[in-house]
Amino acid sequence: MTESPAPVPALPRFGKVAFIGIGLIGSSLAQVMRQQGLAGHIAATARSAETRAKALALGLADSAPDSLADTVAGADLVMLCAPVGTYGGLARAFGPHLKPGAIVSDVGSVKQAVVRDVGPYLPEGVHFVPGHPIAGTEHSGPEAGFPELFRDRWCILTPPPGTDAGAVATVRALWEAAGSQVEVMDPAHHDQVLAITSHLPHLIAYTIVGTADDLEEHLMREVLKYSASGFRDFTRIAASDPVMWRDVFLNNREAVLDILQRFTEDLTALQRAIRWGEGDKLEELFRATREIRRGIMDYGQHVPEDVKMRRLRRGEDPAD
Ligand SMILES: NC(=O)c1ccc[n+]([C@@H]2O[C@H](COP(=O)([O-])OP(=O)(O)OC[C@H]3O[C@@H](n4cnc5c(N)ncnc54)[C@H](O)[C@@H]3O)[C@@H](O)[C@H]2O)c1
Ligand SMILES: O=C(O)C(=O)C[C@]1(C(=O)O)C=C[C@@H](O)C=C1
Repeated sequence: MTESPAPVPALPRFGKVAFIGIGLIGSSLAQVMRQQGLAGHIAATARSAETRAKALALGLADSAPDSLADTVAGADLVMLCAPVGTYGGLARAFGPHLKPGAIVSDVGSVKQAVVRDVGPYLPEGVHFVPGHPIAGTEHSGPEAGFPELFRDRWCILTPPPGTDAGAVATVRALWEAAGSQVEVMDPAHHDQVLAITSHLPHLIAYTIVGTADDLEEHLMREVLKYSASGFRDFTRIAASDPVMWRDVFLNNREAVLDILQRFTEDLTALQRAIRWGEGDKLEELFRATREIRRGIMDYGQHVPEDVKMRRLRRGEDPAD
C-alpha cells in the first residue's frame, strides 16, 4: 500500500511585517518572506542608521524607520530579532502602537525572560507567540543572513497558556515555510534544554579561547600556527556576537549555572582519572560518548515528510 503524502500547510500571508533588529536571524527570515511572497510590506528598524540603510540597500525591507512607533504601525506581525536584553525596553516603547489583532513574536535564544519582559507591555487583543529558531552561525549583521538558514532545523514556540490557537498556527506556518520543524514547549523546559545544547558549548568555546590567549607569548604564537583542526573546529562559535551572548547568559542564569555545576563535576572526575592513570575509565567514557555523538548526527539527518513535500512544491530535491 502506498502511503498518502502528509498535507502541505497553507503559506501564511501578512499585509505588513515589522522587524525590530535585522541582523543574522532577522535578515534570514526577511529573505524567506521575500522569496515566498509572504509579506506585502516589510518594515525594519535597528539601532544604527547604518544598519537601517543596509537593510534597504540589501532589499531586506521596503521601509526602515528610525522610530519603533512607525515600524510597528499597522503591522500584522512584529518580529523581535534584537538581543534579548533589549526586549523589555523595546516592548514598552512599541506596545501602545500595535494594531489590534497583531501577532508579536521573537527569535530570542532564551524564553522565560522573554515571556517575563515582553508580555506585560502587550495590550489586550494582541497575540504573543514567542519563538526560537535553533539555527545560526557565528556571523552577525544584516549581510550575514541567508534564506536557507532555517531549513531542516527545529523552531521552538513557547506561547503562554491561553494564546489564540490561530495565532500560534500562523507563526508555526511561517517557520514551516522557512523549512523548519516546529515544536511547542514550556519556556522553562526550553531554557533547561538549551542551557546544555547551546549555552554551555558557547561558554566553553569562549573559555578555551580565553585560556589560550592567557598563555605565555611563545606558546600563544604556536596556538595560532597549529590551530588547523581541533581548536579551530571547537572554537568556531567563540566568534559569535558578544552582546547577544552576554544577554543569553544573564537571562538564563539559573539553568546555565546548574548545568555548569554538573559539567564542572564531570570535568573534575576526568581530571582525577588522568591523574591516577585510569585508562579503562577514560576509554569507557570516550566509547560511550562517541556513540551518543554519532547518534546525534544520525538523528539530525532525518528529513520529515512535510518538509519533503514543501521542497517538492518549490521544485527542490526532497532528500537534500
Ligand atoms: N546568532 C545565532 O546563532 C542565533 C540563533 C538563534 C536565535 N538567535 C537570537 O536572535 C536574536 C538576534 O540575533 P542575531 O544573531 O540576528 O544578532 P545580530 O547581531 O546579527 O543582529 C541583531 C540586530 O539587532 C539590532 N539591535 C540591537 N539592539 C537594538 C535595539 N536596542 N533596538 C533595535 N534594534 C537593535 C542590531 O542593530 C541588529 O540589527 C537574539 O535575540 C539571539 O538570541 C541568534
Ligand atoms: O551554529 C551556530 O553557530 C550556533 O551557535 C547556533 C545556535 C546554537 O547554539 O545551536 C546558537 C544560538 C541559538 O540560539 C541557536 C543556535
